[in-house]
Amino acid sequence: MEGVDYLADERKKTEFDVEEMKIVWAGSRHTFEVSDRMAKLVANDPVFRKDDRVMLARKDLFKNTLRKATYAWKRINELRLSEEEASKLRSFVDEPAFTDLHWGMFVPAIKGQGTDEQQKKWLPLAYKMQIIGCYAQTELGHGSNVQGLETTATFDPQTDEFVIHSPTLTSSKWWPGGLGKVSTHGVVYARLILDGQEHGIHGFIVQLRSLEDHRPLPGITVADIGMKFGSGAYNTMDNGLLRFDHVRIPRDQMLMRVSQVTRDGKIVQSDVPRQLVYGTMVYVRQTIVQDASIALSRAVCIATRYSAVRRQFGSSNGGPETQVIDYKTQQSRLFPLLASAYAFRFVGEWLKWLYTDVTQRLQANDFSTLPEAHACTAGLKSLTTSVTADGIEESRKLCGGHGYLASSGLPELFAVYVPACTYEGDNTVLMLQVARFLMKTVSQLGSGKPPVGTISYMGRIEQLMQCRCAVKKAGDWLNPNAVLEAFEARAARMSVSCAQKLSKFSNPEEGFAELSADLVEAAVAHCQLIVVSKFFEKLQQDIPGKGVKRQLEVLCGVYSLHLLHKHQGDFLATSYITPKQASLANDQLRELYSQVRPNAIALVDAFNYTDHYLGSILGCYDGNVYPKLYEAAWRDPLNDSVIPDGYEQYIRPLLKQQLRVAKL
Ligand SMILES: CCCCCCCCCCCCCCCCCC(=O)SCCNC(=O)CCNC(=O)[C@H](O)C(C)(C)COP(=O)(O)OP(=O)(O)OC[C@H]1O[C@@H](n2cnc3c(N)ncnc32)[C@H](O)[C@@H]1OP(=O)(O)O
Ligand SMILES: Cc1cc2nc3c(=O)[nH]c(=O)nc-3n(C[C@H](O)[C@H](O)[C@H](O)COP(=O)(O)OP(=O)(O)OC[C@H]3O[C@@H](n4cnc5c(N)ncnc54)[C@H](O)[C@@H]3O)c2cc1C
Repeated sequence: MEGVDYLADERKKTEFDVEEMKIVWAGSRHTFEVSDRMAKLVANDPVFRKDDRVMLARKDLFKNTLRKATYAWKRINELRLSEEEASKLRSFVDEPAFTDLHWGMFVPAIKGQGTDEQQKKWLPLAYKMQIIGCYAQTELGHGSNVQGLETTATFDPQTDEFVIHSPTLTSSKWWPGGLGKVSTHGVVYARLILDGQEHGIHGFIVQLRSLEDHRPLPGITVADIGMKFGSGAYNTMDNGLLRFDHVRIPRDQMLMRVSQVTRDGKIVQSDVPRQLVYGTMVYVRQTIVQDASIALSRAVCIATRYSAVRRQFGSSNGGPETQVIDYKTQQSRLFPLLASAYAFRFVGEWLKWLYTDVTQRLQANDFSTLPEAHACTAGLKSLTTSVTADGIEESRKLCGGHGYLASSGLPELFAVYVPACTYEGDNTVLMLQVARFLMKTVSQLGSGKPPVGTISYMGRIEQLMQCRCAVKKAGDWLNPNAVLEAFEARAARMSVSCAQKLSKFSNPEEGFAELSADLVEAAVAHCQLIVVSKFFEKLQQDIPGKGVKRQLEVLCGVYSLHLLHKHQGDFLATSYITPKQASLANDQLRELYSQVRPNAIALVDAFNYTDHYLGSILGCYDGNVYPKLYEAAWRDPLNDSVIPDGYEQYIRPLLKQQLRVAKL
């Protein structure tokens, strides 16, 4: 029935102020208001319809994305939206497009690596979208190994130009989003060659297509790399290939904040560390952590609402069957994901602060926090995207058979999201970067330079190597200090154990390669500690609203204790807890699930997602799932006719033939 809220009974059980939780989730009242306004603007505009996306063939899909992106830009200008509003609007359009790379990587690369003069020249054009840019780093032969890129940029002192060239097939740029069909320009990463000498990888602004007729400029070969995983999904994006045949660009199109090439072809290093060439990746990785909480919360919102609607078994005396959300197994799979969505939200908020802080320091020539910022962004990107990708798939399973329908929204969400485990750095490669940072930290302990920031716990290494867990009853696991010490001791002991094993190798690089699987586990333990500790820090803030803080405490408990349960092998093997204490943690976790249960629907309502953004019949706000599923089935093009196309050609002859066989 129209207008009936099938989840109303669930919403009546809520024990906290949902409106205040919406503010906590959004980060501030201001952010909430902007998000709410932009989400509704998109949801109420038929141009942004997306329920037909999975049915479209590639060319139609791509044209549809161009239409939406151009229309979004028109609305942004007509409504004179601020940068914040425009970015929210684009995210609620919810369709990967060339604009993601233009605003998300091309512009930040120029801002981070361009000189003031270069920024003055290129940014106004990019801001007005008079040029459209991509980030062309990865090649057919190399993605993770950036130093292995083969594209060359050779300086020609005669003409004061760089010659950009693709010397081999494997040096073809491969993957850049927006490159395939749209971008007019790219920040292209290439090996700098001056007077026959190599000087490492640098970024260059290269025009790719004519601004008059969009044709590739002379010497440039460019195309789309083809269909990707899933229907709809990331196929709205024109990931591209690109080859250069001795393409000439002026010298001042090398991004020169980190190093400059002079008129006579000499390289001059500025005070800025070389690693800043990788700066755009640090920026994007922190935005990916923020996006992880969004993608995971969408999946969890769908699975939670549907789990409250869906009933299976357990009817007594003809009464209703059990809501599947009441099964403890369903809760033990769903509620940790719900808690993870909140945990990632808060760690993302903190990481944004860390990034802003490091950027300000860099501007003041203080580079001291760059290694930690790199380790945190790399590690948290890796951790949160892995959990989110797995969490979306788990949410699909939590919805049973209907989760497999495209109209559940989950298959497409998974297909769009899963490359996040690969792009912006393969998750294992990034965890190995964290491991390097940890091993360096351990090797410097006792050198008189106390570790700071997220690694400061290593400063208490002696205590952390010896302490034992003091938990005696399940409720003791609610004490933040008990939980924090457990995660610190586990992370510290795993790092020290790796460092001790490493020290036995005469060649440290050989040792690092041999022990890399253990090193990744130590890095994961360190990153989980960061997430847990940032959740506790959040709880120390003043959080208004009836029952809001209490709910967050419960979620923080679920987040940390489910990790403790899942990784109890680590905690036991490092001898910090006993099997009895592990079992008590699990008892407490079950108790916490019971506390989440009455609030589960309200906790996902607090995400404030419109039905348009969720794009899921199973997750719709009113829970009226079955009639909507039934109606959606009839909208499938296959149901346009009762007798399918192909009946005369294939089915009828088949049936006739079977008839003859039967007669024999
Ligand atoms: C249902 C619909 C839903 C709709 C949703 C709609 C929205 C969806 C849209 C999503 C859009 C997302 C777009 C995605 C774009 C992806 C773009 C890319 O992938 S772009 C391509 C991304 N590509 C990648 O990510 C490539 C990954 N590979 C790499 O980053 C590097 O090659 C490496 C780090 C692995 C090795 O580096 P290498 O130099 O070979 O070797 P070393 O290890 O020896 O390191 C040397 C020193 O440098 C230090 N350091 C390193 N990095 C950094 C840093 N960033 N900073 C600072 N420092 C850093 C390091 O610590 C060390 O220091 P020290 O010890 O000497 O003190
Ligand atoms: C959807 C999508 C969009 C993208 N957009 C862009 C873009 O806009 N611009 C751009 O430049 N690039 C883009 N990329 C490319 C992306 O950044 C790379 O694919 C990514 O960095 C991984 O590199 P790779 O493909 O070389 O993986 P590989 O390094 O070849 O990884 C293959 C396997 O080897 C393992 N491995 C590699 N090195 C090591 C090691 N040292 N130790 C242990 N294991 C290792 C990995 O863990 C992985 O299992 C995009 C990719 C995708 C999928």
